[in-house]
Formats: sequence, structure tokens, C-alpha cells
Amino acid sequence: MQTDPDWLIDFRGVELRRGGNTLVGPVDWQVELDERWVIIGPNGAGKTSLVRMAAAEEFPTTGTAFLMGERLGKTDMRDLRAAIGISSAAVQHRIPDEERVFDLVVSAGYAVLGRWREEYLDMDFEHAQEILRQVGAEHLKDRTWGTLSEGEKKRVILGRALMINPELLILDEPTAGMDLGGREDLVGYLGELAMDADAPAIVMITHHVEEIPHGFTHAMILDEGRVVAMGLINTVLTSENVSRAFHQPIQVDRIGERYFARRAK
Ligand SMILES: Nc1ncnc2c1ncn2[C@@H]1O[C@H](COP(=O)(O)OP(=O)(O)OP(=O)(O)O)[C@@H](O)[C@H]1O
Repeated sequence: MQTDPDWLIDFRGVELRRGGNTLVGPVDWQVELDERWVIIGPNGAGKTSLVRMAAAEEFPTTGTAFLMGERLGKTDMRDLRAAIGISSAAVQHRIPDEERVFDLVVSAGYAVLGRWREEYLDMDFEHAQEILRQVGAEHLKDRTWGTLSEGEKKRVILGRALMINPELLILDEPTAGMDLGGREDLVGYLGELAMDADAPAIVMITHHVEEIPHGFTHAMILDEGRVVAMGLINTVLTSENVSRAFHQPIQVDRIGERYFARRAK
């Protein structure tokens, strides 16, 4: 079976099952390099399960999955993971509290936690410095991970994900726990990234349509493991589709480049 070289993600009939339950699927999904996807859906809809397969962290139980042209199960997962930047609660939980922020970011390219386990180049230090500046975390570089607030952690983990110059960037609730100002800063930054032609393909899970940065091109809505709608964002993020997924009348409005949702009267 072949995949299209333009597709970073190519899922065909992909399902993830555990203990007799289908967590997500079957899903057919293709993501191209210049696409920026948002995935929304109620708690337990299967969003994280889906992106864990896209992050080469899980194998599908059934179906065929290609990531960056390589078929999952037929290639070394470590090679794939080296090209995928991930910001998620699971990644956060693996970081020891005593890890220094700058070391955490600089070591990302070597897929290790801990600054002194590899040789680093001046270029790596400069790159890490620049990325921390971009995500608004330069002032945190000498702090240890365990001392950071939730929002500060989110910035740093995004920096670590970007440090490897990924082909695919996976963001599982990247703004969770952030205050309003911090969230708007990060949404603005992600919007700039989304508009950058050299940026990686992006797949972002969020609970709040208000957090979708401008420049995002596609959306998928999941409910109970199934795709309710997927495709171009403006055709998918409609009141009708969101109401169907959340089982209540929701009005979705687009104001400028941003989306807003509330329960319809
Ligand atoms: N290892 C597992 N074994 C059994 N069930 C699981 C396992 N992992 C997840 N689930 C279940 O699969 C469903 C989908 O979980 P998933 O984390 O993918 O949902 P989600 O859409 O990301 O949810 P949330 O918005 O709450 O983060 C949930 O009902 C969850 O309880």
C-alpha cells in the first residue's frame, strides 16, 4: 500500500481499541504540510487517542496509518518521533521537577531530558534562546520545571516541541491552565506560526473554539470516537455540527478571524 508524499498524516480506517472498547475510529484522515488542524469534541470523544497515534505514541488496532510517508508498524518509531514536536499533559508529566528550563529546551533535539548527556553546539544554545523568546519564556530559562506555573509550563513545553524543527507539531490543549492574557499571547503566537509558510503542519486539540488561532485551515469534530465533521474550518465549525457533537444547541459565531461559542437560547 502506498501513501501520497504530500501527506504527513494518512490514516485509513484507523481505530484504537482498548479492553473491548473503541476509543476512536474508524477514521480516514489526511493532513498536508501546509494544513493547520484543530480537533474539538466533548470529554472522552477520542481526541487524545487520535493524536497519540498521529504522534507515533500508539499503534492503531486496525486500519493503516502512515506518518511522513512511513507506515506505522513497519518503521522505527524513534525515527518518526524525532520529526514530531508534541505539547501534551503526558509529555509534561514525564519531566522531573529539578530539570532546568533552558536544558529542557536545548536537549529536545537529542530526545533526552537533561542537559549534560550529549554534546551541544553553540547553534543549539542560540536556537533554544530564540525559541524561548518566541514563546515568551526567555525570563524562565534558569528556573527549574517544578517551580513553574501551569501556564509557564505550557510555554516551555511548546518551546521544547519547536526546538527539534518538527515536520509535524501536535498540541494537546496547549493553552489549558493559562490566564486570559497568557492565552491570548499564545494564541497570537500560534496564529503567526500557522501563517508561516515554513512552519510545520499543526494539529491542535482544544476544548474552546475561542482558542483557535487565526490561520488554522481545517477542523475535525469528534463525538464518542466518531467523526461528526471534518474538512475546511469554516465549513466544519458550524452551529449545527458543534450542537450535534455536544448534544445541545450551541451557537458558533465567527468574529473577524476568531470563533466564539455559547449555548443557544
Ligand atoms: N487505556 C485505556 N483503556 C480504556 N479506556 C481508555 C483508555 N484510554 C482512554 N480511554 C477512554 O477512551 C475514551 C477517549 O479518551 P480520550 O482521552 O481519547 O478522549 P478525549 O476526547 O481526549 O477526552 P478529554 O477531552 O476528556 O481529554 C474515554 O472514554 C477514555 O476514558
